[in-house]
Amino acid sequence: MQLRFSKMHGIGNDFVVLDCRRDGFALDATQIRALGDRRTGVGFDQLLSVEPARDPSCAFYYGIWNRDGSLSGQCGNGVRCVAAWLHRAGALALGDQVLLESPSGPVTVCLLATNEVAVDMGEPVFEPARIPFVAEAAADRYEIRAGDDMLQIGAVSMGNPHAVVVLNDPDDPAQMQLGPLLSTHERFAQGANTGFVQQLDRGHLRLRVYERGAGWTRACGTGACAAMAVLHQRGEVDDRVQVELPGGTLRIDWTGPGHPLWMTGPAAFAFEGEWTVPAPKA
Ligand SMILES: N[C@H](CCC[C@H](N)C(=O)O)C(=O)O
Repeated sequence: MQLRFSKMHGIGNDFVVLDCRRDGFALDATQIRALGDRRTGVGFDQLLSVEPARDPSCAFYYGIWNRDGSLSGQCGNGVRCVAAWLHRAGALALGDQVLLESPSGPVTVCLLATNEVAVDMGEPVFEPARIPFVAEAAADRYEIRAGDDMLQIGAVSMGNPHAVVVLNDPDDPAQMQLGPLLSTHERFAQGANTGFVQQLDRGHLRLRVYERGAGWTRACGTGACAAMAVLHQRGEVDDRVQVELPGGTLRIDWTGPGHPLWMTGPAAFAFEGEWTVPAPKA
């Protein structure tokens, strides 16, 4: 079987996008991993499906899978790519604001230009049980055991779980071990995407993210939202922050609790292709 796909990226966080508007999504975890293999398949950080909405108030649904075949609830760079993909498909006009349905609920997207998208990512969730993260009460810092050391982290959900670690030295080699360690830490029952953030000033952050199910990425949209939200909650950043990631920069706007958080950034097409779905093993 041949499967047509679009390869896209949001500042280097890369995606395979499948048009599942007519026939739905039908790949199993083994096939997703095969498609995600960068040598024998196509390769992606996340696979995105565009499907009919289940919620009648939304225009379309998008599904999200990591390279290892696991599910995710949200993808910030991915939703911008879905919006640009829908625009190219004639289903979303420039300047339109529409609701798209993610696995974790509706988000509003606004196409500012063919390759620039703003997204209302909803309100950051700090309540531990809803991240989910094991803690007695919500706090803006938690002490957590990482190997032999104790570490301070922030924890937040943007529709998916995030751990945020403030680092003074962006090249601190400790993050190489801490990324995988925190992403599978027992206090995050569903794992976590782990961001290492350096604060340049009240409006500029530098961030690297080790993603749950995908490893180190050039960028993570929800990770940028999470880093901004955690530092905003601590009173350390202003309401508008530029987040520099290895692959480029995102703008995050948030005025605080009770308000949605907006993420703005680019979305790009790389190429179109056709992948041969491997036959199931007998
Ligand atoms: N790259 C995505 C996040 C993927 C999150 C995924 N790794 C998870 O398991 O939640 C972003 O731009 O927000």
